[in-house]
Amino acid sequence: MNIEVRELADLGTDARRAFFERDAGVEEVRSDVRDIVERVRREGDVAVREFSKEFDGVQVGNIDVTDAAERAYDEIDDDVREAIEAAAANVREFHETQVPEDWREEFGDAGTRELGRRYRPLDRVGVYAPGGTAAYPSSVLMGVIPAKVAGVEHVAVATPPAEPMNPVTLAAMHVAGADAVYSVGGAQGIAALAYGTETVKAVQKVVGPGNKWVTAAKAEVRGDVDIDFLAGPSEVLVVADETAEARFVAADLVAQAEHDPNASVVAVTDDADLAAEVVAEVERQAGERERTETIEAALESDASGVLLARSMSEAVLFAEEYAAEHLTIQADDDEALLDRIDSAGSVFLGPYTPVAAGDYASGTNHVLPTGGGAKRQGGLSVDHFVRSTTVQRLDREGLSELSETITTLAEAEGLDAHAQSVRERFEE
Ligand SMILES: NC(=O)c1ccc[n+]([C@@H]2O[C@H](COP(=O)([O-])OP(=O)(O)OC[C@H]3O[C@@H](n4cnc5c(N)ncnc54)[C@H](O)[C@@H]3O)[C@@H](O)[C@H]2O)c1
Ligand SMILES: N[C@H](CO)Cc1c[nH]c[nH+]1
Ligand SMILES: [Zn+2]
Repeated sequence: MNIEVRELADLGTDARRAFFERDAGVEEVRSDVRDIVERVRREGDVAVREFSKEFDGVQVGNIDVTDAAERAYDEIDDDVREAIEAAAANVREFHETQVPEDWREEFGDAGTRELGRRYRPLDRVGVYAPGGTAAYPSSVLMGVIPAKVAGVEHVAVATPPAEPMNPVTLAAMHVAGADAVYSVGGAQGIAALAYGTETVKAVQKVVGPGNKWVTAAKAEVRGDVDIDFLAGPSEVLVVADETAEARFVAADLVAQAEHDPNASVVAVTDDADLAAEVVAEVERQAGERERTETIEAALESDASGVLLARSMSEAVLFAEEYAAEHLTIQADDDEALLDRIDSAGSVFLGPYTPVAAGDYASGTNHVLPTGGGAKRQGGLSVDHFVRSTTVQRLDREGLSELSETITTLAEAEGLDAHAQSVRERFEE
């Protein structure tokens, strides 16, 4: 692997585009994924079984493996069970702060105009829990717990089949409170949740992260079913100044790189010495990890690199444009830098806040928008599992106060029945 420090100011148009328009390979699989989704929609379980054989190498027996979750909980090692419980407790506690409360308030001067909002959970949601090249019990917690905290009655999880199924992932489903568990992964898993099959019940909304096939499938079904957002191959952007520890910066880059060859990992700093040290550390650490091949593939992508800015202001402008899934700031005045960056999925401040803390256990959600989606939205939260309804009640004076405004606007729109629906109430 040969990584070089690149100067931000010297990046050409194509190089900049590779950073800012990164799609992690999703576009190149869109048409294959369209076919997979269509076949699952038409052929149900038959197609699910065929794709599981083709892409996961598993001849699936039962697609519904809900019963296996409770058994797995009893079977796994005590220390792993305790770690799942501890992480789940923190995730639950943080997400409980997000539960919105119904409210009504009085508006207006003359009479009463009572307005408010009411929140109700969705009825049926589907959570995708990845599990291709690694197991993701943590993603089970991140998807199922907010849905349950929101009050969703039926939370189904789809995860790739394996023989046997990963017991830790299954145990996490039990801890999180999943109501149904299906062994189907990839694009076929997303399609099964979205459209239903003989075994899988269709849901109202599909959430959760995954690789390029999963992400392309979520883009495909969006429109027929609600989704959270595109949460594809992982990304991290580290913004660092001369006070940063190169080992820590490199460790965060290498950690996210181990997820997927399509992961994007970037460090940007105004300190040339730090940049050179980070490169050396990344090369050293990558070689020492178990998933070296995946890490190196991610680091060699055009959307990854160590960048040298002329100033921290230039680094901050880059970070805003990049809109990273994970933004880590390792700098003297991290809060001042953060103040100037609006777009990021989740932010990690200071040397002792590795991205892995949020990935597993601090309590924040690790299902986050990738590919610049953080310009438009934040990560998975209780909000994704509730619908809001506005409620209003006007008394006679309240309506009288508004009647002139309503009738004038209704007539301006040429909708006199609207105007009359107000006048009617004041005529004898
Ligand atoms: N953005 C986020 O919030 C977030 C969170 C956690 C994980 N992730 C990402 O989730 C992903 C997990 O990836 P993974 O691969 O380990 O698991 P995965 O479950 O996402 O994908 C595995 C599935 O991919 C499908 N697949 C594999 N090769 C295929 C092919 N050639 N054609 C069609 N389908 C194929 C298979 O059906 C398999 O079941 C990583 O990219 C990771 O970075 C993202
Ligand atoms: N970093 C991932 C989100 O991009 C989440 C994760 C799960 N396990 C480890 N990490
Ligand atoms: Zn991670």
